[in-house]
Amino acid sequence: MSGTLLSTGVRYHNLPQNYIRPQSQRPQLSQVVSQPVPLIDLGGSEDEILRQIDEACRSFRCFQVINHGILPETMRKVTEIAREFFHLPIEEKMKYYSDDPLKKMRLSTSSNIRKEKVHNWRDYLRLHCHPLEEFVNDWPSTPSSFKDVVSTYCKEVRELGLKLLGVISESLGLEREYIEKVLLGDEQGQHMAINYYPPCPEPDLTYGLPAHTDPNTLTILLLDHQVPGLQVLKDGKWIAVDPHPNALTVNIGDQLQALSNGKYKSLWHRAIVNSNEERISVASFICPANDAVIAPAKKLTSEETPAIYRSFTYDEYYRRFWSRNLDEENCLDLFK
Ligand SMILES: O=C(O)CCC(=O)C(=O)O
Ligand SMILES: [Fe+2]
Repeated sequence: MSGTLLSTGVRYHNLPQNYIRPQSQRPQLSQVVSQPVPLIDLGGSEDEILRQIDEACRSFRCFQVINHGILPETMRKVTEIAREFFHLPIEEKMKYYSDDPLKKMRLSTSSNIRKEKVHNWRDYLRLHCHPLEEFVNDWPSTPSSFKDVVSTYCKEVRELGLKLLGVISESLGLEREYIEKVLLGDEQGQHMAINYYPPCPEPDLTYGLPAHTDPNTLTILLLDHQVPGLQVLKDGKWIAVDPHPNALTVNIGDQLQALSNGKYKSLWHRAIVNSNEERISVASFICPANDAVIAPAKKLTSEETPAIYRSFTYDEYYRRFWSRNLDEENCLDLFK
């Protein structure tokens, strides 16, 4: 079974039936609120950064960072190369197509086309990015600068991700190296999803991505500040994210929720689509090493707050995650 890519250049006038959500599962866009997502200046004092990250992780489960060390030019180039890729002729793109979620480089559509009943208005290119030398040769060779541009960004984003994990470790009251050690340091994986959401004829009836939490540790999102679409759940309400230009948005994933024994929770988020403009987002997923053993940190458990989750390897978690449909129950609930 093969899904149909949406990025064909053909403009749809009606939403095909298999993208239409039942009434009760639609995005209800009129109920979405706007509220600024915390913006943290990584050029500030360490104490202040630690305090702000702790506060944001508890209340919002996500935050934006500026002065993060990645040049605006690098970010712009990644978005542009992504746009060029999705504008390639369909025959060229189909060389990279696969429905197999465990493949290390693939172009696909929707989310988990083999499992889901209703599709999502998204195409995506998924890449494994670390260790780079192991994967980069298999990445798309068109556009010709794709490998160069995306590799540069991946390396820089990894540095940022690992630095943030150090700060988060401390903000949880653990040693700075605690998370890095548990996740097995340099063996930690890194994946990327380059998401392409074409204009959608009936954005009220479907999603780019339905509500989900990310299965990994930390996600760093490069968002288009001119075409919004990311929404995050806070206190039962969906908030439309209005990204600060040049900022990157950082989300807590399931592994941080497990590791912190629920002190920090993974972010429920979704992508909505619009009828006028294509939208691109680039998600970098920092993941534990496959054989890393994840369990609530001892220091964060006590008689009053016993471990909520059993221990598991990331490999086990990741397989379980992809054996489901994206909008089923939270995968972490299966590891209690
Ligand atoms: O497109 C977005 O804003 C969100 C993407 C996302 O959540 C994902 O790729 O997991
Ligand atoms: Fe996500």
